[in-house]
Amino acid sequence: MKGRANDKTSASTDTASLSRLLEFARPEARPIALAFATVAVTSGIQLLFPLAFGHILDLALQPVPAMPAEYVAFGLLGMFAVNGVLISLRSALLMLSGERIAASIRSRLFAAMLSQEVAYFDRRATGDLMNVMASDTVFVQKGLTNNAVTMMRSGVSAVGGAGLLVYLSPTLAAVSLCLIPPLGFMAMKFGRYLRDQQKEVQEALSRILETSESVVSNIRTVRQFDQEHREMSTFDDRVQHSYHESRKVGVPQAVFDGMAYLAGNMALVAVLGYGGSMVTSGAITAGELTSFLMYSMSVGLSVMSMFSAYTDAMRAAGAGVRIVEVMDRESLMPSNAGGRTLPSFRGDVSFHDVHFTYPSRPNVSVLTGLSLHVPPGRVLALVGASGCGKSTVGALLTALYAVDRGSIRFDGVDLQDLDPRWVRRAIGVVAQEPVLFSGNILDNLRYGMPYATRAEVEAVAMKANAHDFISQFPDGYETLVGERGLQLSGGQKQRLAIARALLKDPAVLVLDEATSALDAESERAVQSALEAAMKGRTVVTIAHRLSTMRSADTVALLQDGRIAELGTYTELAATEGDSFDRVYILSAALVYVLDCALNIQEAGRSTQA
Ligand SMILES: Nc1ncnc2c1ncn2[C@@H]1O[C@H](COP(=O)(O)OP(=O)(O)OP(=O)(O)O)[C@@H](O)[C@H]1O
Repeated sequence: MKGRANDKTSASTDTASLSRLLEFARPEARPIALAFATVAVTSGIQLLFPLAFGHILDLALQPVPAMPAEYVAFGLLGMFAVNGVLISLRSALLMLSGERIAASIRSRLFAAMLSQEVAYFDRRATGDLMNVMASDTVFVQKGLTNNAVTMMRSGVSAVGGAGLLVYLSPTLAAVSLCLIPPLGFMAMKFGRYLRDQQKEVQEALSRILETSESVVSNIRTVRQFDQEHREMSTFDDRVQHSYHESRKVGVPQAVFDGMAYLAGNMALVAVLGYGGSMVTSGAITAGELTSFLMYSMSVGLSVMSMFSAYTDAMRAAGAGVRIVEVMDRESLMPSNAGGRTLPSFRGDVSFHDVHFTYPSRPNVSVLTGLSLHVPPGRVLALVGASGCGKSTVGALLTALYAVDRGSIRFDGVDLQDLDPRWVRRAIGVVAQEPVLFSGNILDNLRYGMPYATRAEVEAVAMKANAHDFISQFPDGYETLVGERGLQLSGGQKQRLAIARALLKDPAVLVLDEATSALDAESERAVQSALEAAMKGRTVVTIAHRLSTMRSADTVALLQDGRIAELGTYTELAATEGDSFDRVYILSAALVYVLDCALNIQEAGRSTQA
């Protein structure tokens, strides 16, 4: 009972997905209809062939033929030529339409992925999404074009051939066709099994892509930790699993193919034996028996090809469900939700009893009643132990996640009432590990402001202490930065990230200070870039360095999901034996020690030089 209910559910899911994906085939209705139309002609001609062949044979066997057999042969040749042209036309139409359908499904998929809230990507692996984009779309593309036409072509040939068999000899037809219904039943069952199993096959493939994607993009870490072997063995395990899942499709498919082959030939042998006796008794001519055999073969092949197209269509249905799942998922935080904008935003930022838990980790509360106020133009340094939620505060400020309870307000207006696009334009972010895109420096700087002029870009680059090092590259602003900025140093990336944030001229700046120590010179360059960037803006800086805490107007200590202490650096440092001390000693002192070590190393180098 349960199995049947599941079967019904997945069948209705498939139907819903299919009708959804058919929308993408609608603009291609004409070329696909034309491809279908060619089927009528090519299948008709193909059906005439056995009749004509039998006719030629009978003419050849006659002592005085009614007409020369060559006439029939030439007629056939002409028809095959027409078929050849139509088959080429159909192939071209299906290929082009299929590619256009795949392209529009991929565009829609990508748009759907881009619109999802950030929490969605916390849960869903990149490799899995890429697999939907690359491989599932191909199944659906084939399902909506080639498979559909193959089904029709084989259907016409099978039904037409069967009709002609009955016309030639109903008794022989019964012998020839008796194995088709049980085979058809098996094919239906097998098709359903394939549809479900295909999802497992695709999931397994996604796991493979996940591993390769993560290893390739983190190859430096893999190499530095000498983990190639372990990664290789994880990869092999996943490949084995994928093979195992594919085998569950391949083995039954092979058995089915063999059985279908055997059944088809058994029918042929039966026709040959029974038909031979009919020729001997004069019930049919030798030519008619030959035609009959050819129709039997053609019907057999068409039925096989129908089964195979059907199983492919079932695979496409499985892939279609995965596509529609992503494509039709409504984002929980759509960027285009609209809302208010604040044309004269002053940069007043406040948190009111904010509670927050990451949706991907619902059992761990990160913020449990955080309240905080940063007046316009002031600098707040947020400090706290590693993992206490400092970066989370930055993520909430840029509306990457929605708070569970409480509110974040800009100039007193709840963030939830504001247009998320406006919010992201109004806030500049310099992340702890700045992310650059492959491309050149100019494109990276203009990322949030594609229409900024070259002069504007250079001005912010100067402010961020980046102009000089950029100008020293032979290609200047056109220098390629490599994938994720791999061809730049940490300090250079940070300065580019500062310049990129400044180009938006944001009223509020969120700075997630890098925990990794830079060499003294880069440190100074980044530090002075940050100081320039902070001028005249409200700044929330996630601080790890003593100097940042000292220069901030207010320091807030985040602990247990809320603000434990608040005041100037001097006030907090003066309070004896409290938690600020511990955090300050642990984090700032560590950074200080690292800085000293680097300076000593550098001094050593210059002495050697
Ligand atoms: N995307 C995420 N999904 C689930 N949990 C997360 C996510 N990002 C962070 N966390 C968890 O939330 C908590 C707070 O993380 P957060 O990055 O805000 O800490 P932090 O104070 O900035 O740490 P650090 O100083 O080390 O950068 C941590 O326990 C972390 O594991």
